[in-house]
Amino acid sequence: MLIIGLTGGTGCGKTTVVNQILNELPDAEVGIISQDSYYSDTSHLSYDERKLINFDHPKSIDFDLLVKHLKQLKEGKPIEQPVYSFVKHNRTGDTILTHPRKVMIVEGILIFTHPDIRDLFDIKIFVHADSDERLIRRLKRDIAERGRDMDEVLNRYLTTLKPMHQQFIEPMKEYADIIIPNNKFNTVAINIVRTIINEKLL
Ligand SMILES: Nc1ncnc2c1ncn2[C@@H]1O[C@H](COP(=O)(O)OP(=O)(O)O)[C@@H](O)[C@H]1O
Ligand SMILES: Nc1ccn([C@@H]2O[C@H](COP(=O)(O)O)[C@@H](O)[C@H]2O)c(=O)n1
Repeated sequence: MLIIGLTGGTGCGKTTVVNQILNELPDAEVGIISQDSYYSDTSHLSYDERKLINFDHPKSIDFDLLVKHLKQLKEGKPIEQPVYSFVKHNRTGDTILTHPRKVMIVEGILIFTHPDIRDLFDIKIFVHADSDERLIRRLKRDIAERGRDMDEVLNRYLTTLKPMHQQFIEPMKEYADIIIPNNKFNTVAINIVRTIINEKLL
């Protein structure tokens, strides 16, 4: 199994890049694990308490479960990937049965901060977009898709997102094998990654 770790700040285009890479690759051969599925279960908190969580700090992630699942997949065993709701700020209680594939892509803002997880990646990719570009994309997306308003996004950006990005995410470029510039759609980089994956699938 080839495990690719793909990180970068919020709004840099991780999900979009993964979908572009998957385009034209056989479904049965490539699987995706999203770090978002591994936000810790916070069912013991009220909605108002959950809203206050710093979701850009590594402590918000259940890394134990993510490590366990990645190891299970490597051993050829399926996992039950939790489903996360950005509207409820919590896991939904549902899971998606995820089978091991020849290539697994793991994507998320904080996945390179955990040394055990970093070690599991055969290829480490950092997607870069400038912070103003990322904030504009995040504003549009969170209002359209994640049940937020402008005040929520801007307040979260200033209080946690920006400082956590500088502290935990930007320094992870040091570990990257490939950095994809993604201020604009980057078809050349997507094709290069797809070629690497295709070689593995031969
Ligand atoms: N290169 C790009 N140029 C313009 N918009 C983009 C680009 N990549 C992604 N987007 C848009 O930005 C938003 C955030 O992208 P997404 O892939 O969800 O980022 P991430 O998963 O890193 O948070 C989405 O609405 C997406 O359509
Ligand atoms: N309940 C939550 C959980 C996370 N976030 C934000 O999501 C961002 C990470 O996801 P991307 O798809 O944007 O990479 C992260 O910056 C968290 O602030 C949230 O808003 N609510």
